[in-house]
Amino acid sequence: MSKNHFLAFDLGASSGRAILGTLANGKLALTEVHRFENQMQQINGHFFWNIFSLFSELKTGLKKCIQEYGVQPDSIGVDTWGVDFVHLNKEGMIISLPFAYRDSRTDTAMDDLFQLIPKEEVYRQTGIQFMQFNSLFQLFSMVKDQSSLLEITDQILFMPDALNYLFSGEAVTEYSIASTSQMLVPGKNQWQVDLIEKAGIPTSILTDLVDPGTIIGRIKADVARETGSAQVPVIAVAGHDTASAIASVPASDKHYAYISSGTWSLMGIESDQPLVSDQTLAMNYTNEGGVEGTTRFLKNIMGMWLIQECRRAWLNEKKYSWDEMVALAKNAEPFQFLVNPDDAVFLNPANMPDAIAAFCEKSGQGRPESHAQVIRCVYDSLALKYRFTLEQIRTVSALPIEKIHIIGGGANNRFLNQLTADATKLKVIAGPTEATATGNILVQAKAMGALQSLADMRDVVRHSFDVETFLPNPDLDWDGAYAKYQRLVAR
Ligand SMILES: Nc1ncnc2c1ncn2[C@@H]1O[C@H](COP(=O)(O)OP(=O)(O)OP(=O)(O)O)[C@@H](O)[C@H]1O
Ligand SMILES: C[C@H](O)[C@H](O)[C@@H](O)C(=O)CO
Repeated sequence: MSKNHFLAFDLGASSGRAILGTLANGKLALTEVHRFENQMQQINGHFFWNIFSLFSELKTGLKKCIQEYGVQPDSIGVDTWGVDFVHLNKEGMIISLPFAYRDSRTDTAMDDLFQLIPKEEVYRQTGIQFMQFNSLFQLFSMVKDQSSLLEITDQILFMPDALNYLFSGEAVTEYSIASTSQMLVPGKNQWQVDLIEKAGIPTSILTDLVDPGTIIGRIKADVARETGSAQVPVIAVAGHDTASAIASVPASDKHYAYISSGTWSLMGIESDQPLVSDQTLAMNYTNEGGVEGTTRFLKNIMGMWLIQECRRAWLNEKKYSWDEMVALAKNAEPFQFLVNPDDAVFLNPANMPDAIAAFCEKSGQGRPESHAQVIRCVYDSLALKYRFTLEQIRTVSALPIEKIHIIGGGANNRFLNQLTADATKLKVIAGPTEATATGNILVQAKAMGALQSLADMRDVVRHSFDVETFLPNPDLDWDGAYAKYQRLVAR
């Protein structure tokens, strides 16, 4: 019997879901069987993810798929955000909640490591954008602090690999998620052993690397009993959510940039090989590993995190829907306030609207007072950042970029899609919004023999989902605002 039901578990930093994909006649239908909130937990002054409750939500998703939707999936796969990992002891037990990447324990870790290994050397050996929370820096901070947790760690597993392990009992490391660690050779599924050793990180804690689309095992008997599931294959999909998302860009040619828009905005191009040079180092761009050996040359942009955190800060006054926030922004004056969304002050501030207002004040723009002004400031700034990023990419790649594909939950934001088209003067194609789960499902389909290639996967996406096109308005002039934005970034 043909295999055509695939269950994707897609965990984002703000929400998680179990999505059932049914593939028939070259078309994919998605059914959301379970959705739940996800949030960092603050304990004893540190931020963690609750891996145990996340696993419990995934099991609920599997149970609901079988009991409420009457479908035994043919396989399952997990994707999550990047860089974070769990610790296993020598008995194979998870011995701590995993730290969340916004935790302040790595505030000085980059400079600390650069005293040991020059920054240029680290970039040349990894090709990854410097962000203080990359797993390399998380682990180095533990080495430096002589962490007792690290001392009793037998193995580490990145978040999707850890959840695969809880489902299957198999401990392996998948390529795309490992590439976010800044511990791989650029463009290769290979640990950068020399760098890892120089950083004092024990290489014995690293597990074997596998390619995206590897069947790593089967659902364990106890999990099968608990959920009513058969012991179906557990597939290491492209475990990094961005890799899964980009695998489902509905493009028929290569002349595009993408923005994977969720908690983060990941903006870049797909490349056959990594782009690692003095210039990409100066611009601080990343080369993450993708499906079928592709490289995602991109910039991590702080993205909707700023909006999510404003919404959270205002909860006591009003619980805004995303649509209400967009409606407020539409009626606010454009370009009155701008920020650099990637300024370090926005990584994890106690109060996001205050941090935005303080940035505006400090840069001589006055202080946004209303919610509408703050939200408008974020959307305008993101659109300008997208233009800035596009211009940077064009300086290092000869790829003719004729359009931008926006995928992920943020593609629902029609207002920002239009701002992006206007700011970049390019056509924007929005959708699919469940791009990550779609990529996860299609990698499972390929692993199970239902599809042959990445090109096949993208054909399926094009035939299965509607997209919306936004054309730049030729009468709008963004150049003045862009000049103001460039001055802010250069500060
Ligand atoms: N109707 C809408 N209007 C405007 N913005 C929207 C709408 N729906 C979703 N968004 C935006 O999309 C974001 C959620 O995207 P998504 O669900 O892909 O994120 P996530 O999976 O939790 O995060 P991650 O990027 O970590 O995977 C929200 O923060 C919100 O800003
Ligand atoms: C740390 C971020 O989550 C990561 O770099 C980003 O690529 C991501 O995974 C967005 O979901």
